[in-house]
Amino acid sequence: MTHLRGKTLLASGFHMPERGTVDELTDALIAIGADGVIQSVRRPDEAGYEAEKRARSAEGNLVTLPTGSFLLPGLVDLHVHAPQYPQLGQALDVPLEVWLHQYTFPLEARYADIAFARRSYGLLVDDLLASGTTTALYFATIHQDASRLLADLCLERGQRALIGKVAMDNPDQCPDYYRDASPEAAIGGTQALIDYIHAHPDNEERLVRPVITPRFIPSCTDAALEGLGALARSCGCHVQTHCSESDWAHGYVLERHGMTDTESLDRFGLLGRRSVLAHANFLTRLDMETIRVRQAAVAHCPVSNAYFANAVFPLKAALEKGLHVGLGTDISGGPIGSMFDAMRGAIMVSRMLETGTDPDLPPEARSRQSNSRVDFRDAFYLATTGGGIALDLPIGRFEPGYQFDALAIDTTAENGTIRLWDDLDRGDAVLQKIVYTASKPNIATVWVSGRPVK
Ligand SMILES: O=c1[nH]c(=O)c2nc[nH]c2[nH]1
Repeated sequence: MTHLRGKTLLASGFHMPERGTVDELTDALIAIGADGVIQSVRRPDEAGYEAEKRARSAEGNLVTLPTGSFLLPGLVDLHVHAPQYPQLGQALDVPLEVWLHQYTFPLEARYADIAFARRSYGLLVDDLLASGTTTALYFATIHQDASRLLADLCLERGQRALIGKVAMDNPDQCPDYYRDASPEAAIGGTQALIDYIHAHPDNEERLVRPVITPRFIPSCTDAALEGLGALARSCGCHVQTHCSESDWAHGYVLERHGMTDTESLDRFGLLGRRSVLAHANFLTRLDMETIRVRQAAVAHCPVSNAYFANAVFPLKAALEKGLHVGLGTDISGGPIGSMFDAMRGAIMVSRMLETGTDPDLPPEARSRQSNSRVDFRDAFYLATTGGGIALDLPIGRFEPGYQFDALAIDTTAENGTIRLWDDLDRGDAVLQKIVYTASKPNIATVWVSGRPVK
């Protein structure tokens, strides 16, 4: 595994700065600064290419990706419940509100035990890095010590991470054994984690950032939501929460606040350029417009939608309206922590939205939204560039000024699952096969900010 800070990488691969157009890099020279930021990207037909290649090689600073390996931007997971890692693949057959109380809150409460947290979070971060997730937007738990530990581990292992202490103080919706004691505790604990992450001695490059994290409106009192909104305004930190996820969650907010989640979050000051709303399945037209105007983002979690949402996020409509959208695995509402599965899920559910699923209806009446399909290009865009835009961070593409977060996909790995055929697979057909068929053994190397992390 090669450190790439201060080096130039000679590589072929793919990225997608603009939605709809795959940019294929063939034998590109990517120069990476000592700070892990991309300085230049040169292609063989550009002036100075050969001279740069010779000079960097003579200095011993040229690193060449092997033939059969393809470079992709690091994958950005916009929705991960870090403490739910131990229950991946469990209890997906009950409704959200039952799942939370019977399984999820009891598990999250165990993070009061720091030894348990260390084991679980260590495995999670290693697993996600090995899966190509270079940036993760994490919900932690209500606990200060365990949330700090997650930040420490991300810094130690080199993962770019945005981490929120979960705020949940509503006694009507949160159990006694797992709840912030008061609105002040929810707000104060959030502030304490922000301070810890900002002052962390190993976080000079701001690899880890704090996030204001009201779990969702049902779990928070109005006093907590108000205080967290004020904090968001004063510190400019990212905000994450769940928005209109299921019939129950959406209906609860309509009943308690007499308005949708989006409208309510907006009036509390929780909807801004650095806000990421998970799910957002039940948005009204006006909600979509509000999210667009606020420049907030949606974390589309297609796999989890199938289990808990009673609906599917209208991705294509949101993209065409110009919303910022990225993808999330939603560990553990989604049972797999791989962004490749999130990409495949996004494509698959969009096809079902388009065709509809009821064979008793004639084909022309079966679909609620015609033209709602997305393809592998859109999915790849969302998992890379889209995630970077959602987070307002310079990640997700290979351009000067962007962080060198990347993965090398080895399409020749025998124990992997990609099979290329020279005469069939050219151009973005290779990317298509990678998106649909890559698995962990194909992920040869992962870099975050030029540092090898797998
Ligand atoms: O998918 C979900 N996972 C959660 O942990 C959660 N909490 C509130 N709403 C939620 N939805």
